[in-house]
Amino acid sequence: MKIFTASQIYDADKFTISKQQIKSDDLMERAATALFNWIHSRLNGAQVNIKLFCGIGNNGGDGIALARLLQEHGYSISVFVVNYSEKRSKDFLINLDRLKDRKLWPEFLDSDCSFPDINQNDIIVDAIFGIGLNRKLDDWVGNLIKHINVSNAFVLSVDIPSGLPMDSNPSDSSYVIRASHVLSFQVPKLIFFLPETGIYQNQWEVLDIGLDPEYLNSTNTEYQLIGKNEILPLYRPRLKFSHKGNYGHAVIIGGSYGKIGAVQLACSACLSVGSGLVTAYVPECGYNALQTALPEAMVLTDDEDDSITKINVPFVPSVYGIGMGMGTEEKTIKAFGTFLKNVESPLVIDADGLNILAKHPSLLKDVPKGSVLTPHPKELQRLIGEWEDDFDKLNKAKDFSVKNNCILVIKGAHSIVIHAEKGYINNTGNPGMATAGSGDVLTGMITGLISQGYSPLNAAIFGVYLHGMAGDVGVMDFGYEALKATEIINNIGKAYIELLRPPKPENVKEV
Ligand SMILES: NC(=O)C1=CN([C@@H]2O[C@H](COP(=O)(O)OP(=O)(O)OC[C@H]3O[C@@H](n4cnc5c(N)ncnc54)[C@H](OP(=O)(O)O)[C@@H]3O)[C@@H](O)[C@H]2O)[C@H](O)CC1
Ligand SMILES: [K+]
Repeated sequence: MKIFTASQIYDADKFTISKQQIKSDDLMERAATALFNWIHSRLNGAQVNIKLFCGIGNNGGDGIALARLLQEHGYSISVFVVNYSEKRSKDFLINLDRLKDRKLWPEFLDSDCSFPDINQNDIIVDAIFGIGLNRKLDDWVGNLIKHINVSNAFVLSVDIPSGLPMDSNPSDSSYVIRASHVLSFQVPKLIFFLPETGIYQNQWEVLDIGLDPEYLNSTNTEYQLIGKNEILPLYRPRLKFSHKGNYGHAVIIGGSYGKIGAVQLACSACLSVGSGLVTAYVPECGYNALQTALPEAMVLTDDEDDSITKINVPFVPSVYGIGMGMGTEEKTIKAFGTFLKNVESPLVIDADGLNILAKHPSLLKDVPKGSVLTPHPKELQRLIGEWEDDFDKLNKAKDFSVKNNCILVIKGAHSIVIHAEKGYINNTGNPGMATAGSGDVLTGMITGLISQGYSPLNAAIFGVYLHGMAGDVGVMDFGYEALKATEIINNIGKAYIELLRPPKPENVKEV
């Protein structure tokens, strides 16, 4: 699903209004009707108090139009206009008149008013600001938002949580609505997926308001949200008359004394994701452990017992995964540098491989083009430097990807695959996956996908998705806390099955 910027959304509005020959208040009516249907299908007329806080722009207009529809259906509502500016939008005013025609007079709030009481059993509709926020809030508006936030009432935000800008962090985090649920129009917003701005909402959902498909389909976006629809076309089915040689030979290099488990996890994930053959390259001390724990993998060892000192693989594999548990000893750094000078197969680089690159950036030029780097936030910072906020981080990551001709997987709650100017945002996974070895599993999976013939970019996007899905399936049996990296591996097969499961026909209930 494409993720549009605010200016693209405004363009989509204009395009839709002109192509479909509708008026802008018709579009607002669609938005309000979609909001109303969502609420009505859940409340079924329940007599709970709904308090609508509406700004004076189009987000406020949506709220005012929603108030009319709720009133027409007998809901108990109170409407407050947050009167933060004299510049009211045309469609806000049209809908305000329609409300007044029905003898419903909102209460106008300004800097001199005391705020209305909010009971924690009330439902709050937050339609104060939408995507048009462009400066710091006046303190009294910020204080109203604080007043709503401390009420513990259920807060339904219209389009986005009020007070949250679309392309930067809020200047004061206490002046942002903490939404229980966001009903966002037509497309998800980038701010839902970034660690610093995603915290303002508990859940989000997209409501279709019929923006014109021609605009939506033909417009390029920097970011895309990756779900099943985007992943299925990437899937490469296994052929009936194929053999293990068709699915590549991956080599996983890493480990040091006490950290052989990282390599075992990566190799096991690489096999489970479907690589034809997997060889581990580890220090001598890892030999027995690996041969015992993972009989399907072959093992090559370094001459040294405790760490990697030279990388000698006597064949050309389909792909290398390198770095997990490898350490950053001088001897290992030297071996890694020599390896990079000679290697031609694509690489998936993780953990200490990344730490070495960060400490010795001159090595970056030897990394084969199109390699995949999988940093967690700390490793990313070492690679690209400090960032001001998540938006700056993404821009720096894109620059790094362009400069070094590589793919970056920024790991997090919503991992983002960066390839040049584009970002692919993952939407599977859960907090149970924040556990030791989870990253080694991901590296093994991406390596195993490249081994089978997926392009490095597709392997990164597909691997991140499947890794999250395996965690989502695993969490059903283990819960968040007990989910270990091994359980993620054990559920890779079920993740594939889940991916390929045909959608359930609508209105059919499982018995
Ligand atoms: N296609 C869609 O998704 C549709 C969305 N709709 C809804 O429209 C809003 C966006 O509406 P807009 O009127 O552009 O913006 P807001 O309602 O968010 O803000 C209103 C104006 O407030 C001014 N502003 C901005 N920041 C501040 C501030 N800190 N303090 C005071 N005032 C501020 C600004 O105007 P200025 O001229 O003063 O700069 C804003 O324009 C979208 O989110 C949806 O809810 C449509 O209803 C249907 C199509
Ligand atoms: K809002």
